[in-house]
Amino acid sequence: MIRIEDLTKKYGKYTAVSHLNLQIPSGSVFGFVGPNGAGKTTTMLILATLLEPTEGKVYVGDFEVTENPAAVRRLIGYMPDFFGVYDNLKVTEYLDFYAGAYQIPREKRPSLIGSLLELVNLSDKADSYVDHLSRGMKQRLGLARSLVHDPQLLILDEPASGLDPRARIEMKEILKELRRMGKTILISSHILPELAEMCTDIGVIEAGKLVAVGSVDQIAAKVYGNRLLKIRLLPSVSESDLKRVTDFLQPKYRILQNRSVPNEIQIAFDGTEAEQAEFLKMLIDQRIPVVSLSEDSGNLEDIFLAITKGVGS
Ligand SMILES: Nc1ncnc2c1ncn2[C@@H]1O[C@H](COP(=O)(O)OP(=O)(O)OP(=O)(O)O)[C@@H](O)[C@H]1O
Repeated sequence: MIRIEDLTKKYGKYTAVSHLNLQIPSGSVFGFVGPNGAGKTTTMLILATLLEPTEGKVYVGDFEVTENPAAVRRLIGYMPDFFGVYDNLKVTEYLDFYAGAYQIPREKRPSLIGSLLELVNLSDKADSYVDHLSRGMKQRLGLARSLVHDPQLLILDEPASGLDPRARIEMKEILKELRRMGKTILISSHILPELAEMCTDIGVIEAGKLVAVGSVDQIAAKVYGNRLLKIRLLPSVSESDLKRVTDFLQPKYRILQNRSVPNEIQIAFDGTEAEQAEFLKMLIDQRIPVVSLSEDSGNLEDIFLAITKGVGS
C-alpha cells in the first residue's frame, strides 16, 4: 500500500528525513514511533501529498505522490496532529462540508454521516456545535472527517495525543474496528505501549532515520536477543547491593534499569530455560535478594529507549 524509496526531506540545510526506505503492506496497522522532531510528521505530510520530497520516490497504491497527487488523495484519509474545527458549525454540518468537498452527492450524505457518527461514537452529538466538543470528541470527529470518502489508507498523526485514558481507549477501539473493515492504517504516537497492542508492525524513527522496523516481537528479539528477563529485588535493596548486582550481571548481559523502579532490573537473555534456571541459582548463590524473576515479552517503551539510545543525540 505504501512504498517509500530513499526518501530525503530537507528544510533549507536541515535534513529532517534521511534516506528512508519503508514498505507497508495493505491491511496492516503500522505504528510510526519516534521522539519529538524525529521526522514522523514530515514523512506523513509527504505521503499525504502536502509536502514535496527533496529526493526519493513515495508511492501510495500504484501512484507516486508528486506525479499523481490527485489519485493519491482519493486513496488516503489524513488526520493531522493539529487541526481546527470551525465555530458556529454543528457536527453534521461539519461532516457535510467535507463530504461536499469530496463531491459526495447531497442525497447520500445523511446516511453516510449517520454511519460515520456511529462508527466514532458521536451519534448523540450530531446537533452539538463542534467547538463545544471535548478534545477526545474533536479527535473522533477529525477521524470521521478523514473517512468521508471511504479511503483505503488512513494516515493518523498522533491521534491519541492529549487524550485522557478513557478517550484513548475509545480511540483505540475505533481503530480496531477500522482495521476489521480492512483499512490500512499508518499511525504515529509517543504512546508506545498502546501502539504495541494495536499495531501489526512498528517502525522506529530517530533523527530522520529509520532505526528499526518489523513486528513488535521482531524488534524485541533484535534488541534483546530472545527474551527480556525482569529481576525484581527486595524494595529495601541498598545502593551497594544494587551495584553488586549490576557488577555481577554487567560483563555478560545488557542491562536496562528503570530509575523510577530502582529495585527492578531487566536484562537481555538469549539462553535456554535450563540456563535460565541456572541463572536464577547463580543470583541466589550470590546472596542477591531476588523477589521474582519473570519474562517480559517486550515493553515497547523499553525497546524504544534501547534502540534509540544515543542515536542522533
Ligand atoms: N517547515 C519547517 N521548516 C524547518 N524545519 C522544520 C519544518 N517542519 C519541521 N521541521 C524540523 O524537522 C524536524 C522533523 O520534524 P517533524 O515535525 O517531522 O518531527 P516529528 O517526528 O513529527 O515530531 P513531533 O513528534 O514533535 O511532531 C524537526 O527538527 C523540525 O523542527
